[in-house]
Amino acid sequence: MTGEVRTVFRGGIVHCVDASTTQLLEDGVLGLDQSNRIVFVEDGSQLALLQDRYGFAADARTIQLKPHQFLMPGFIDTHIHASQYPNAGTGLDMPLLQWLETYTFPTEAMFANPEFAQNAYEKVVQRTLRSGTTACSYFTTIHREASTTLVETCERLGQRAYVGKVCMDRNSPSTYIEVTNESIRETEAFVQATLARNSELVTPIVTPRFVPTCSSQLMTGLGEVARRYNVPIQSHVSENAGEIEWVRQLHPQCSSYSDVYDVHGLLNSKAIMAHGVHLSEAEMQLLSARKVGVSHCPCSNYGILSGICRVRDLHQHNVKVGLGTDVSGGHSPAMLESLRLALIASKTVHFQEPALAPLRLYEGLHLATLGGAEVMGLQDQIGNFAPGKHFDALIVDPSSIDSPIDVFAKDKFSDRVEKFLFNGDDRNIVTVFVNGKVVKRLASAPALTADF
Ligand SMILES: Nc1nc2[nH]cnc2c(=O)[nH]1
Ligand SMILES: [Zn+2]
Repeated sequence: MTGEVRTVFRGGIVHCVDASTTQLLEDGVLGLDQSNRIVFVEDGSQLALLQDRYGFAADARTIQLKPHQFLMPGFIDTHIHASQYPNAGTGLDMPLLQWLETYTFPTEAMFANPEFAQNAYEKVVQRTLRSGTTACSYFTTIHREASTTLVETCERLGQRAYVGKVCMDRNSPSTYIEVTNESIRETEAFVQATLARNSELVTPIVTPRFVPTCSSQLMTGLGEVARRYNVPIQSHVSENAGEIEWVRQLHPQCSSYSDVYDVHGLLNSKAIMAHGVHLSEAEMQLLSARKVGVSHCPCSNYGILSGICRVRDLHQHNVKVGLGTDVSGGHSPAMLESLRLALIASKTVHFQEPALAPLRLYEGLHLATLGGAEVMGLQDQIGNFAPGKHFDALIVDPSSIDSPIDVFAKDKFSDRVEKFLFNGDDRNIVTVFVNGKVVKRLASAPALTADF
């Protein structure tokens, strides 16, 4: 239920109504109630009618966007390793298993140091907010204390997040490994403590790293923790050929990589599985039956030589798909880069399999917003501007100071939106809202009243 309208934005509006419908309003109005829930999105010409229909508060404020500016939902990054941000843009010269040992595990081990963790987590949350990511599903490291630092950082800086303490008890370096029971106990303690904060923004997520580093006993224990506290689960699946072969050797009795998670009780409607590059027909059917969401991470799939996820095929199997940056397998913390590479990746798939049509631009936008919300199970809360949802949003200005985009007189509203999605960057994201509060703002943002 929404209440009386307290705030009205007027200007361009773009958001995905569903997987195949995008609403583009060159002169739109969006109303928020006193708790910053969305009440309506309509054409600006309807304003007087809306005032009658919804009853605006006597002190309702109208915020007029500048010419060319538009509102869109914030990006949702369904898979990012906050602890790998110090490595972002480096070390993309080897495939997954070597890359983990050479670059990733040594850096993650450094999060035993609280100051290192504090500095890295401050930077990754600031950077992702700056690039328009209003919600993230984060992996941290095996360290509970540092994981709690990320929880605090997201709350303080105002980002919506799932935060997962990483679990790994086998096939890991001696300096970066846990004892099975300790890993389960620490996860339970982290989940309890994070839930006890009653945070509006942060939720704990149970995080077995991937099958090769998690024993059967650990996976089973983590599945039980997730069920006991009704919290989500995240991991990696069928990312890379060498990894898949290793999983087959570790679990010869299982019919597939996905089946390993299934027999350990880790596949359900709250599970997010990253990559799914090499899923078989049977695995796609299993993920669909269990209502598991897949996080497509194209930057990473190219970067560490994994292959290309067949998103259209997943959709045809009714599997939910969102986008992830997978920093630092993915080089960029910006979801705009993931969106662009998702479009390119879908064209590469199409070259190989002409029956799988490339993703259209607005399907890419759907993956980066509403699709991500579905994968995180937050489709009733965020992802578009449907009435009742939280206002997690961006004001985008294609003509901002230092804009990397040139706008021409011939450009329609839809052209300006497309130019931002293909050629825009942080310089165009002039205001970022999470839960109706301003969490980032550039000089060319429209004037807002003090209580935002
Ligand atoms: N891309 C990626 N895949 C993984 N599989 C297990 N750990 C990782 C990781 O850190 N990154
Ligand atoms: Zn990952």
